[in-house]
Amino acid sequence: MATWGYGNDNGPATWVKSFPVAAGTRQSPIDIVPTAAKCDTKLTENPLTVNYSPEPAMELCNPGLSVKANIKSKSVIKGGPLEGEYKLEQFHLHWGSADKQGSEHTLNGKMFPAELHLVHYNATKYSSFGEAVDKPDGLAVFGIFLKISDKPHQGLKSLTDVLSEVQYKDKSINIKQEYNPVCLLPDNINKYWTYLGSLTTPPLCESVTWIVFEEPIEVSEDQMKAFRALCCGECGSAPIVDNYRPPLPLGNRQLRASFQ
Ligand SMILES: CCCCCCc1ccc(S(N)(=O)=O)cc1
Ligand SMILES: [Zn+2]
Repeated sequence: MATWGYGNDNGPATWVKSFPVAAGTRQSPIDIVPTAAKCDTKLTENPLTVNYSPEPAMELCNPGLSVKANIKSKSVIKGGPLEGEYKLEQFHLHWGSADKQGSEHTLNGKMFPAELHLVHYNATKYSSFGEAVDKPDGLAVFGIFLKISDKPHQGLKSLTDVLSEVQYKDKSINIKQEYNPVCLLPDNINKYWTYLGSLTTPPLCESVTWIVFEEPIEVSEDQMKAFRALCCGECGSAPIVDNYRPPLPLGNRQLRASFQ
């Protein structure tokens, strides 16, 4: 059984063979067209709130197709489009082989160099991520665009400075200094788009309330190079790049905006 990936023989166009939901009606990512979004005052009346805690020894790992940080502390979000409290499980990124591509969601057809995903599960209704992952109200994922600037992103620097230690598949380390993931959020989290979608990788479960922030975070070209130096396998294997799924049709879904 060939494992899924992003190559010609196992990439997004082939996933439907093993994961038929890939052809479903609430798949992600999508192209975000702000003029097509409906401004919903219910989102502003009930502001999105983030209560993240410092993670003492955050585990950073290379599962082979991205880089992922696993969260143990009680970091939760609520409000906005969400009912109940959602607990942060992990965060990871998707990026390109060049700055012209890499993000999964696009903005008026434009790709960003990378996109950060903070993955939460509905801790009010479900007892674990594994139980929540395939439920229609199981997950909430923050999508944050990355754009290039001449200054490195300080919050990401604690990670990009040590990526060489998880260069190969199945490597993992613990970040010594305590790390609060709140440092990864853009300054303004009151401006976002939200819609009902899915995981963007197999098993592609249609269980995600997506919250994509309008404000990107800024990273340096050197930090992008650090992501692109990660390897899919052991020493000598291909670099992890272009690990993004292209957008799927919005179909009958409503894209809502928290702002005018
Ligand atoms: C039964 C185990 C399922 C693990 C699913 C792991 C996963 C989490 C988030 C995303 S993403 N890119 O939509 O944020 C994709 C996959
Ligand atoms: Zn993702």
